[in-house]
Amino acid sequence: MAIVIETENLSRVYTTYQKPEGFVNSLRGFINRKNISKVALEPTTLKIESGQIVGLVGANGAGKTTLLKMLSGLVTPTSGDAKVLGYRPWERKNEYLRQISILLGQKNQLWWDISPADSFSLLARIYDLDVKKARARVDHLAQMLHCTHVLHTQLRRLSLGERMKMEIIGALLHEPQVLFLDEPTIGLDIVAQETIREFLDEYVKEKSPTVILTSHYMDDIAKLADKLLLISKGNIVYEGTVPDFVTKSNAELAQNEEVDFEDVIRRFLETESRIR
Ligand SMILES: Nc1ncnc2c1ncn2[C@@H]1O[C@H](COP(=O)(O)OP(=O)(O)OP(=O)(O)O)[C@@H](O)[C@H]1O
Repeated sequence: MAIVIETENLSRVYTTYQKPEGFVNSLRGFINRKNISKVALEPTTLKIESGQIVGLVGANGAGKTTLLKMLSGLVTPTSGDAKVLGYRPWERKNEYLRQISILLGQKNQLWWDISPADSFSLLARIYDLDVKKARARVDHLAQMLHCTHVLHTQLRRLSLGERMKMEIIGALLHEPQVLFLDEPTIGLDIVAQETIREFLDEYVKEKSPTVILTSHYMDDIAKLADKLLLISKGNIVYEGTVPDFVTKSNAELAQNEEVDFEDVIRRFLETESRIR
């Protein structure tokens, strides 16, 4: 299988400044600014094959979004290198951007004040898609996601779950080869989570994109991911399949104990929070 995503010691450090309390101290802070560095991603070397769904799992603040943002070209690395489909993402070449998509579950990317159908027409123009084909594609995706009835309602009037489905359609309209999905089921009820999960499963079978998916819901990862990347404080600490990870974790436990994927991850996160 071809390697689609490759990183070599890719890292990112954010520099922010500590804002002192109170108005006078804030003014002083302009002159005497204290900068703090935060390592969001330690040097990371990865290879991801074409058509794989990779589940990226870790505690809040572990570095998942930072990695996705670098791979999609939204953030420049501090050091190291990466190639996605042969392109350096942060160079933001148009040929690259046409072949990828990033969905940030915590942010709206479609236009707030118009209907999703109008947003999709604008996106079709931006991506220079055939209008008829783009419309047929929207209808097909909306049917798969059971949300045809809200296509012509202003985005701001939709529920969180309906909005997420619209964001997914927007992200897939140009048929990206590489898809970065950052928490596509966040905050949704279990039925909506399942609908999106089943949709992604079906979509990936149909189009075979390479996907990196982050989620705090282990069902998403267990049901969709071919490969698990476990990240702890900016370091990838496990790379392999979900079943191998569970088997390995069980082998380390006492003989009369047996845990499933969700239990293993819960224990991992509990340990993380104790040693933070
Ligand atoms: N723009 C920024 N400026 C400063 N620090 C940042 C910035 N973006 C992220 N960070 C810090 O980098 C670390 C990693 O953040 P990141 O958003 O990648 O984590 P995450 O694993 O996606 O977390 P979550 O599951 O909560 O979304 C965190 O400590 C965060 O506070």
